[in-house]
Order: sequence, then C-alpha cells, then structure tokens
Amino acid sequence: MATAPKEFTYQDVAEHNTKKDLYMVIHDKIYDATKFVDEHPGGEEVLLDVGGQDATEAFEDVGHSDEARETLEQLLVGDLKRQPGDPNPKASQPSLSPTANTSSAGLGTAAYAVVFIGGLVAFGAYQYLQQQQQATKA
Ligand code: HEM
Repeated sequence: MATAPKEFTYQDVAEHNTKKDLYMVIHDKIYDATKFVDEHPGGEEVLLDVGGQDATEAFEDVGHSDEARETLEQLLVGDLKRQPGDPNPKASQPSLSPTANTSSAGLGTAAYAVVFIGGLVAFGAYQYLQQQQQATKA
C-alpha cells in the first residue's frame, strides 16, 4: 500500500542534529543520514556540520557522483513542509539564476559591441572623408 510521504518542517528536522539521529534537507527532501555517517567517504564531520539543516549547497558543491545520489535516495524519509519565515530554498533551482545572470551579461556585452562597432564605422567614415579631401586638394 502506497503511503503519502511524511512531511517535516524545518523545526522537525532541526531536532535531528546529532550523530545518533541525523537528518538533513537536500532539494526540499528529508534524508536520514544516521546509518550512513560512518560510511560517508567525505567523513562524518561534514555531515554532522549540516545535521538538522539544509545541506543542498554543501552536497551539490562537492559534485557528488550518481552513485552518491542513489545512496541518498535510500536514505529518504520524507518531504520538507515549508512554512512562512523558513529560510529560502538553497540552490534548489541551480540553473535559474546563473542563466539569468549570463543572459543579462550577454546583453551588456552586445550593447558594448554595438557601441564599439558604431565607433569603428564612424572612425572609418571620417578617415575616408579626410582622404577624399586630401585627394581633391592635391
Ligand atoms: C546524506 C548525504 C550524502 C551522501 C549520501 C553522500 C555520499 C557520498 C559518496 C558516495 C561519496 C564518494 C564520492 C562520490 O561518489 O561522489 C562522497 C564523497 C564526499 N562527500 Fe558526500 N555525501 C552526502 C553528503 C555530503 C555533504 C552534506 C557534504 C558536505 C560538504 C559531503 C562532502 C563530501 C566530500 C568532501 C566528499 C569527497 C571525499 C573524497 O573524495 O575524499 N557529502 N559522499
């Protein structure tokens, strides 16, 4: 029988922050890392650091392998239930803000390119006219 995923608030998760009882939030899902602490190739210290907290950024920053993500799925215990006043989701939409930044940077570069090319054309026209004048004088 399929059961609805258990929901935890940040406050619930924050209570599980010891080595013997270690939950963490990654991409708005709750993982029970208690059994995994001693096995973690990255050491127990880093997991204890993010115990009871949002570990999305820490987890993604390391660039964990697909195998690590599979292990993670086995530790899943529920979903995060957001409440007003909770911290913002961390890096849960990794592609959005960098893309926005890149595109605005792209626009900025395009604007500079237009000004630069415009300047070149004006300079070329000026040179051409000067040459024409010299030619008529000679
Ligand atoms: C329950 C969540 C986590 C799981 C299941 C997990 C799993 C793994 C696995 C399987 C590896 C081996 C390399 C790989 O396959 O990518 C690894 C390496 C590593 N993990 Fe995690 N990890 C978790 C959370 C974290 C967090 C929150 C940090 C925080 C910084 C972290 C830091 C590292 C580091 C630094 C390594 C590299 C170790 C090395 O190559 O010497 N991990 N992790």
